[in-house]
Amino acid sequence: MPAEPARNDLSIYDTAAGHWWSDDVRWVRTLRNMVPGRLSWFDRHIDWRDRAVLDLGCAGGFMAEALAERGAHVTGIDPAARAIAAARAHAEARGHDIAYDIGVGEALPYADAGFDAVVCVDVLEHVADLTRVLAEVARVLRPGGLFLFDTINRNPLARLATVTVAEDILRLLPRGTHDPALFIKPAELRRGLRDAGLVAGRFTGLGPRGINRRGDLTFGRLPLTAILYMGVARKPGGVAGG
Ligand SMILES: C[S@@+](CC[C@H](N)C(=O)[O-])C[C@H]1O[C@@H](n2cnc3c(N)ncnc32)[C@H](O)[C@@H]1O
Repeated sequence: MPAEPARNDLSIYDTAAGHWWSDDVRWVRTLRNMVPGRLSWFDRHIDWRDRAVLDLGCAGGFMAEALAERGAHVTGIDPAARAIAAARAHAEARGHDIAYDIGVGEALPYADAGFDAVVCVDVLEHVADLTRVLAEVARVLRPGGLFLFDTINRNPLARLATVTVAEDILRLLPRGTHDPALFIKPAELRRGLRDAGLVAGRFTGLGPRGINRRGDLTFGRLPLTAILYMGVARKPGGVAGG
């Protein structure tokens, strides 16, 4: 029997930093391939132009650059220092004016109410303290600002799909990428958002929708929230985010 891998191994993001934009690592390409499907749903909630947006857990900057291309003023933050270095280098080469910082969602180094939106994709199921992260998201959002996220549901099907199949059998992800104990049921996330002072809106599913010419999965909105799901929440007050 192979040894059980360490769960929620955050070192993989630094290890992969040099491959982030080179397209030569399939699981990194998968993260990139998820961006259009997420944005096709996020775009319904906000006009990004001239908005101050925080990409929380940005890694090498896939979402941050897509948001900058939509006209947002983007800040990205992630604890993986080498991933942040890769993000900075790529943004500079592409002429994107994106501010990148090294740090964690539990202690954001930003002033209160400084962002129109916080985007957090494929991150909440990795953080050490979800309650503190949600409190920090609420703190840095301006009244009326939006929190847009996706994460992984916690149930046997989600574990089967994301750990047993994606990590252990198909090797679409490095073994140890996820700790299923950190997965989050939608009802728990709704409670957490409410406790942080945010008003949860719609949640919807996210999942594979096809295969591209390279043989990689493409992603989009699905009605089923049992495995991956996206959602939106608003900080009360002010003018709505869109
Ligand atoms: C699966 S990657 C997603 C990266 C990026 N959002 C994307 O979709 O391309 C998860 C990211 O969460 C980051 N992360 C883990 N714990 C975090 C924390 N406490 N605060 C902020 N980011 C964290 C990791 O360093 C990693 O870059």
